[in-house]
Amino acid sequence: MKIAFIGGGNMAAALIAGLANKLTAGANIHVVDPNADALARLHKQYGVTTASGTDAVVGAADVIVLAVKPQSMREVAAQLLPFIDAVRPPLIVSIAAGIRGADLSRWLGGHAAIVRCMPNTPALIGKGITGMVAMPGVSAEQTKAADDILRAVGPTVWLDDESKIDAVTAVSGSGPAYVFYFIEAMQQASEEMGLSAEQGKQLALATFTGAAQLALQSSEPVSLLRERVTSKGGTTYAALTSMENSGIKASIITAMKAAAARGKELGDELGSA
Ligand SMILES: NC(=O)C1=CN([C@@H]2O[C@H](COP(=O)(O)OP(=O)(O)OC[C@H]3O[C@@H](n4cnc5c(N)ncnc54)[C@H](O)[C@@H]3O)[C@@H](O)[C@H]2O)C=CC1
Ligand SMILES: O=C(O)[C@@H]1CCC=N1
Repeated sequence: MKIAFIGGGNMAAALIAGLANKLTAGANIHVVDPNADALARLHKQYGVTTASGTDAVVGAADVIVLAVKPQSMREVAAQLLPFIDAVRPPLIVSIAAGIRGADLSRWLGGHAAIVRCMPNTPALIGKGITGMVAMPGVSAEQTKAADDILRAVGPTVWLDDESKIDAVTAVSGSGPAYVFYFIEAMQQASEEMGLSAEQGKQLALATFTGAAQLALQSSEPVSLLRERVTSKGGTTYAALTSMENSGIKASIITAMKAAAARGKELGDELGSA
């Protein structure tokens, strides 16, 4: 499979790390980005071919992954349009938050074979998860190709309705940042209570991965696992009571709804432009 990436930034690099020399040879991956340093890094690490602008290699790809900022999508679509082969139309995979399939299709002259995806950065170590939705013009073979690409970096979750991708963005697309934020807070508290930075990091990270693995392997609800840690009148009870009194759970729910709303807003703003 020949895959072209338009945009070789953070998320593209994470996907290429999972794909290159596994699903397809590095030499079958072509990356377009105006940033020469990003291209040199990707070429050195994975043997991908590179270009500073859209070229014939992109036009010959089976799958074109659009991995630029949502704000650049319209301009990128205009640059891409002359290179799209009308006889053998490629599958377009967009990973941009917000940008709707119908707008992308319009910007690409009515191109129908579009899959929208929302991956996340743990893809870099093969531990990503991706929400995906196919537009009506995508063939079964192309759906499988998109699934193969994203499954190279973790499980895929197919959605029946494009609007649900904003929720996926709020949960797992942006989610790694919430987890890092929580870990940062745990590390800071560890140091304020007299542990070294290294000890705080080790304890916080092992606790996060251990708790997540336990929840994954358990058939019981997460709330029950939480209750098992929480002795009445004990230390965990003191911490969770403090969190409840500060409205932390409500704040997290509000924050995630803000992320989903921003996804929809980006679609409205940039799609109508
Ligand atoms: N970073 C993340 O955790 C996730 C990001 N995404 C989506 O992935 C997309 C890219 O995000 P990041 O990788 O974080 O951004 P980034 O800023 O790291 O990468 C964007 C890249 O696009 C390049 N670029 C700009 N204009 C271009 C053009 N005309 N042609 C080719 N390349 C061009 C830039 O030089 C840059 O290297 C966004 O649409 C974002 O919504 C989706 C899921 C997770
Ligand atoms: O923050 C963003 O807009 C992108 C989409 C999900 C993660 N990063």
